Amino acid sequence: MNSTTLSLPAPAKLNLFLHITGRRANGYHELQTLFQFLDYGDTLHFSLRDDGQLNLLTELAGVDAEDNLIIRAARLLREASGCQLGADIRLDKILPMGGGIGGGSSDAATTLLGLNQLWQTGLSLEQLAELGIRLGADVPVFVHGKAAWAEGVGEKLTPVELDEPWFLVVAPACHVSTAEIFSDQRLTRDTSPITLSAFHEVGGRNDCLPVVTTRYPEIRNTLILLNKYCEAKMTGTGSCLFGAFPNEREADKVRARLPATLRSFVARGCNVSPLHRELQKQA
Ligand SMILES: C[C@@](CO)(OP(=O)(O)O)[C@H](O)COP(=O)(O)OP(=O)(O)OC[C@H]1O[C@@H](n2ccc(N)nc2=O)[C@H](O)[C@@H]1O
Ligand SMILES: Nc1ncnc2c1ncn2[C@@H]1O[C@H](COP(=O)(O)OP(=O)(O)O)[C@@H](O)[C@H]1O
Repeated sequence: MNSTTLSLPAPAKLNLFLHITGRRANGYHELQTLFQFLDYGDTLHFSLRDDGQLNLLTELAGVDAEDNLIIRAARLLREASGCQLGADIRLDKILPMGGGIGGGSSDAATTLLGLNQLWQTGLSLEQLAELGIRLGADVPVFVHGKAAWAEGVGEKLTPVELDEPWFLVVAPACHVSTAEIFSDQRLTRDTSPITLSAFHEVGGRNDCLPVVTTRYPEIRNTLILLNKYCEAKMTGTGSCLFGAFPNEREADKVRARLPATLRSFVARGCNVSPLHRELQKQA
């Protein structure tokens, strides 16, 4: 690989639990959550242009190129750094959209880190995370690349070392809008804050689950199905559900029992993002 092209992963994340502890005056919610990455995700291919043009060469159904978080992240980095360079960007999209596994946010973070390298703009991870939060509450954790205990709206991050089990992730065929769930009157918004050690002792839940399963019967039915084989949880505001397994074989065995029409995959949980592992390999 030469210095004018770069291919990088944009991994998925899971919220191992998600508590809503309050609501800010601007409508955003105070959360407590644990983020872990999956060794599974999209891939972005960057190619340097010296004429300043920014082109996303891959179309994403239902998303205009200018609204795509990849182009928005690239423009933000260019403004913040004063860089005059451009890029052609291709996206191999495999992550379900609106699934609570952070595909859009991860694509944005990979763009920030990838172009920061390709354009040699020299911003620190801290500076890139500050840009990232303007694109979405989930972007900073992907920029920093470490499994984390998160508070605030998801931006106050404390790195944590977690077990790295294998996960079976199931994606019911519905797209859940984060904004729609957070604006539902019935959402629990007053869970008492807990500590990380309390989570390790008694676990946590996903406060969005009751609202999501009421609004989406398909997610409720898939949860009932998955619960027959493992302790099924939901990530973020859904739609994806997951269960943890000690090894790949056990996860694959359950996957094989699910209806073939149900989209699913098996992936390893990672405390270091595959994006950061790849960048380190190339350094
Ligand atoms: C809930 C979480 C948990 O990881 O994940 P997802 O299910 O979306 O993946 C995130 O906090 C989502 O992050 P992200 O998907 O980046 O959300 P954003 O684009 O910032 O916000 C979308 C909308 O959700 C609401 N929102 C989001 C985050 C938050 N802490 N409080 C909110 O009320 C706001 O109405 C906002 O307009
Ligand atoms: N590169 C991108 N990949 C996925 N979604 C994107 C992207 N850019 C913009 N979006 C928009 O962001 C929404 C949320 O996407 P995604 O991150 O996949 O879901 P979630 O926040 O539930 O994890 C999509 O429905 C889409 O409208």
